[in-house]
Amino acid sequence: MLGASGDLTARLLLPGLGGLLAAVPDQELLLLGSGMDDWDEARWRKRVEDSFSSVSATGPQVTATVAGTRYLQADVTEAEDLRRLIGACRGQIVIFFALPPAVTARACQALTGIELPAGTRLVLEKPFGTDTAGAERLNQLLATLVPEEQIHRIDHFLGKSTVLNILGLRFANRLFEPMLNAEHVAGVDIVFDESLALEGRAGYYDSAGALIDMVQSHLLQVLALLTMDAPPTIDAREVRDRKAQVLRATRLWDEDARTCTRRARYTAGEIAGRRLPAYADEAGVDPGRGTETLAEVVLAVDTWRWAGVPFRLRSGKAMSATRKEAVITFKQPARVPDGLTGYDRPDRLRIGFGPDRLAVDLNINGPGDPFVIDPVTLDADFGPGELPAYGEVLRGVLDDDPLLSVRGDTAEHCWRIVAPVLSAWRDGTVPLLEYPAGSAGPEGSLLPPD
Ligand SMILES: O=P(O)(O)OC[C@H]1O[C@@H](O)[C@H](O)[C@@H](O)[C@@H]1O
Repeated sequence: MLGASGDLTARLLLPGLGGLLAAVPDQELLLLGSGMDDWDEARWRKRVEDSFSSVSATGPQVTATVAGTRYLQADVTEAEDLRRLIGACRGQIVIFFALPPAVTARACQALTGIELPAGTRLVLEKPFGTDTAGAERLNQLLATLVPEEQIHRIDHFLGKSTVLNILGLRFANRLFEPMLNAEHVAGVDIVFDESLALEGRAGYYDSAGALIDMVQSHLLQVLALLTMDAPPTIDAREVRDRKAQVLRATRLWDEDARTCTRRARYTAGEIAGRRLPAYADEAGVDPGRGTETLAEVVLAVDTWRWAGVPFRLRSGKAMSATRKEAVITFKQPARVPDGLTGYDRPDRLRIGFGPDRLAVDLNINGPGDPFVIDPVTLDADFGPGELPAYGEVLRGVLDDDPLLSVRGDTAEHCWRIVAPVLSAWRDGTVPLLEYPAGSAGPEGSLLPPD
């Protein structure tokens, strides 16, 4: 694990790994942590132990991994150090780059001089590159190291249980799949509004912003699963081919970014009794950079199935209410018979990403007057998946199955889709709006009211 002393390792990777080891007890591994910091083994072991405990991971494999883990101080951009690390591994090697994109690229460059043992897997965190050209360069470099199937570009949303459930919902029900096309769907909203704010992550977030942090990565993966054609099997190649196909056809709704994108950042405010400073005043933020904490983008998927249907993607931090869902809004019925009153909302299919939820908004003749329409919601709350999202994607890595990883061409498509937005935002064509922390975002929205 390169970048062992970093924040990402403690916050996501180790808890994900702990959850996996607890749920899959025959998963034996030697965990080697490596970083620039002069840590001793005890300090690293404590970090592993604390992270495992934070998700209540217990069991023989958890105990054995904590006991056997080692820490090696290294500069992972130096071939000599990497050779030493690889020499300390045994069995199948998985190299996890929990590093900023620029350092990852340098570490990969350093790996080119080393013969990697057959089957070595490389695991890269998001963001994969920093723009289309950077992602292409990184892909070319990685291709010189190991075959594509052994490269796991992590997007932990692909391990979320309701995201995975999109496959079952779409392809194991006669009820929905024939309806999911431009003939019947008026629009699709993919929303991830959080009440969490910066939470001390300026080092990473201030150079990413909401568009790269959430839309370019997670929300486009959700869009791909919602729009792709049915694969014949749930095999990595089949599924990833179909995701790439729709993402290749995805573009900004309008050439003018002013009409189909919005960006904003939060000012000081309060969320559930917690006072928050303005984003621009948060420690480590460069206010002149104009990083957005809320992004809205309308996209088109130019395929026969989806032509003309707007896909509205939005993510905001420090929002008053958490809203994490994909909502498919169907067109109105061809005609509601005269005399049947009260119809005022179309049918909707809602897929919640936290809490996990599946709901259908319908119109029925409810209680009372039988000729007045009443809205109802059929709600299926289901328990969390067997593993937390990160654990699920790590299981794929350790099982050598890239199904839940982002393929190289797909990573490039995702950058290409947001490229016109990034350039319009960077040159100031689209104004940076403001909203108080703890509000519902800036006035107006490209999304319809919920
Ligand atoms: O809800 P989850 O699984 O924590 O995912 C949301 C998080 O996903 C991360 O990838 C983003 O960097 C965070 O900004 C975001 O909060």
